[in-house]
Amino acid sequence: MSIHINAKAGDFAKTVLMPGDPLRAKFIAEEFLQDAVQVTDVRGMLGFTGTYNGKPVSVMGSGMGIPSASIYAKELITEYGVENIIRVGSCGAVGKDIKLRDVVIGMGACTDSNVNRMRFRGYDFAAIADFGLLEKAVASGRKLGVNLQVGNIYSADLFYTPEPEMFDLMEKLNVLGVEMEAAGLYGVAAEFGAKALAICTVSDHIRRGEALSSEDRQTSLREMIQVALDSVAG
Ligand SMILES: O=P(O)(O)O[C@H]1O[C@H](CO)[C@@H](O)[C@H]1O
Ligand SMILES: O=c1cc[nH]c(=O)[nH]1
Repeated sequence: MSIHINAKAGDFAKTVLMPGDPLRAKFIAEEFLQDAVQVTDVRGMLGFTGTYNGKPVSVMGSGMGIPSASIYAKELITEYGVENIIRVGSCGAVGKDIKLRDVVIGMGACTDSNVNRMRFRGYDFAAIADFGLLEKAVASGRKLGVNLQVGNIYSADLFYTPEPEMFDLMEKLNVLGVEMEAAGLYGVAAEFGAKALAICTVSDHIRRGEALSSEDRQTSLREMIQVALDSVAG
């Protein structure tokens, strides 16, 4: 057991899919994994391990925001020997060419969080995805015919931002999606020697005021989950 996870040693697979929402973790375990068993429930942050195409895979919620996600990612890596963490999240978008339901893969993650500067003596650490995981996810998305966008994303500390003018800059600099965990996850992976990737479904378009219904959200998240699972155990 670790401080925030009450699974036993060996309960987690080497690869963990990590949505923000613990109930999305449950949905993935029930709908996509075979023989899934719940392995942790501290604070309701549910985690499960099962198989996909006969290969062991785990899924666990991260909670919202870099501080929460960093705790779980760090403990999974250092206490449970997890090697690959793939965030399967939702994000907002600002770009004209991005549509609801597009699947955005975060090759890099900008942030207003200070966590990676804390790790890097105040300098700018480039928070990037593991190239091998990225390559496999792109290949799996292409094979499935999913509308993929690959590039920079932005991990915000504040969902309700006091700086909406940042959205203009993000559009200008071609930031594809706004979410709240990827830059922290990439920093944790670098610090503790694991591999990480963030994949997000566009759930709302900030400029156009569009948002997926809960039903749409469910269906389009399926595509992203399939991309993630096929890329690690296809
Ligand atoms: O849908 P998830 O994975 O939680 O991701 C996004 O949704 C939450 C905000 O509503 C934040 O965690 C953000 O990153
Ligand atoms: O963090 C998030 C998630 C979805 N949409 C946003 O605008 N931000």
